[in-house]
Amino acid sequence: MAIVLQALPCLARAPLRPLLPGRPMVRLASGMALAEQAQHLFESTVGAVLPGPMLHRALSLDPSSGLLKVRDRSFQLRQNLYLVGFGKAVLGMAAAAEELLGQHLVQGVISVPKGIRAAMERAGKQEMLLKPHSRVQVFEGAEDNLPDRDALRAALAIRQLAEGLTADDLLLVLISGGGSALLPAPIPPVTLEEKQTLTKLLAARGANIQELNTIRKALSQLKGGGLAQAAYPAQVVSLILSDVVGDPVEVIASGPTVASVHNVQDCLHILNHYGLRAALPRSVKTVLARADSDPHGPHTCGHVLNVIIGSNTLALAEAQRQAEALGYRAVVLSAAIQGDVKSVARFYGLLAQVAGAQLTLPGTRASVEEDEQLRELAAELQLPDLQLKEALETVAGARGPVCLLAGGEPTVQLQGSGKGGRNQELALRVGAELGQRPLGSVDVLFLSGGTDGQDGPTEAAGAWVVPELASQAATEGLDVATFLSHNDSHTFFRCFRGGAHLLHTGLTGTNVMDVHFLFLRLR
Ligand SMILES: Nc1ncnc2c1ncn2[C@@H]1O[C@H](COP(=O)(O)OP(=O)(O)OP(=O)(O)O)[C@@H](O)[C@H]1O
Ligand SMILES: O=C(O)[C@H](O)CO
Repeated sequence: MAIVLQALPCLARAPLRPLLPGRPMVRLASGMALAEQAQHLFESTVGAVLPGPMLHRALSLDPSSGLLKVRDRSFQLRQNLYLVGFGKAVLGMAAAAEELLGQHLVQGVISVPKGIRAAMERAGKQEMLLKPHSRVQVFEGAEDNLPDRDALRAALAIRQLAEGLTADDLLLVLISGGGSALLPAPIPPVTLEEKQTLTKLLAARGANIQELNTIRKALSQLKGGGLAQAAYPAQVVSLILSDVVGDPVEVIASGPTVASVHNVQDCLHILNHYGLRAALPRSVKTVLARADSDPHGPHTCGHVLNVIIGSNTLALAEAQRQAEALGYRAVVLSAAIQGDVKSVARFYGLLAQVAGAQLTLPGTRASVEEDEQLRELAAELQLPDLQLKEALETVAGARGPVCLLAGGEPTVQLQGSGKGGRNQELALRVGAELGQRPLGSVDVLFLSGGTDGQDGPTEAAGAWVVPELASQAATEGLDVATFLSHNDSHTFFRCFRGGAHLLHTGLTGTNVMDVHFLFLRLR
């Protein structure tokens, strides 16, 4: 009830505004320029990881010989090239691929998010669109990142194309995050609805993407190497834009061109862990039991070349370069932020406090206690590539504004029926953390944004916060803790200051996980 009452005052507000240069400024307690810069950095970071340039870095064609080079491998083209693709970034990848391949491309089918072509047109991103007489057929589906009938139709068209290939053919597979939902082909008798319910339940209970996709693979005709097997004996080259920490090709979009190494026991273990084994539909039990006794074993993928063409690491490297151009000392902390969103938020709160103390008085510690808590939490979160020591040393020597950059994908265990996403929930939690910590005379701003432009089932990409957030919200009658208890971060940010803290880019046409920016500046 509290949520309903709190949401009322903002119902009459205007719809969210896109981030446009020159829009009216929002008055903030702690420096508008910082907020403007943070949003600018987010947008330009996303702009640096658009699919076309990343594809061009991996692929080249010698027009005279018809030799296609993929990194250090070459393939002879002679009217034998086909293309399929699925994922949030695949429209732009396909447009770039068709432009490069020209007449060599015989036919293609791609499965991309609902509304992406209209969004790219509206944004004037012509380079992300296929040309009018394209040989690539486009299916749009998987609204809100959930597999649906449209995506199923696309998956069947992709399977049909793959199955028609011969040993003389080459299949180029374009893969990016969101591909799992865009390529659903459940093994009968499992239905689309049953698969959708199971994946939704697993995600809501906090299953990570590795666990989720292990289950998806076991129930799918095309995931876990199934697509590569359908295309056999054609050669297969997969160009993959990674949206998973560590870039594991078998996990991204559930590895349709990578042999699955999981067995039924792994699936049962995951289903048990999330309390879902007892309630499994009969069809799922049937498919798992069948897989257990499958004499053919996992798909073999010796005819496949899988190549990662872009990732979160690339986005962070760009963000670092651009933050430095804006006058910040910038350090990349990690491209592998994972773990429960509450712990990740606490990590950033502690980091702001410890780094803020370093910035104010280099060489001092916030307090031995906070310092230790930060290190303990970092160890608990098990972030393999964390550069904490280096980051704090940089802050201590900075003598000016600092920007700490990270990327990854924390997980949210849904408890409420509110509307939100990973990034907005993280930002709101970090805002609450910052408000409770002594930060001295340091301006702090934290931003969390999904590079795909859509955070969970919301129309925002993420949000930014300052330490004053909770107290400012209270003056508008908004209680941060109540919104958080219902996972209602999006409703909060829509209400708070008329949505001014939301990142609102629209679908970006790329997808390399989330980015987190922590800005610190002496007042
Ligand atoms: N109300 C909510 N509050 C916070 N997080 C939510 C909420 N509803 C959904 N989520 C989270 O949003 C995530 C799904 O978001 P999204 O569709 O952006 O996924 P994604 O990981 O970006 O997709 P993909 O990896 O397939 O590209 C899930 O992790 C889910 O827990
Ligand atoms: O599609 C998926 O499975 C996720 O985005 C991870 O790649």
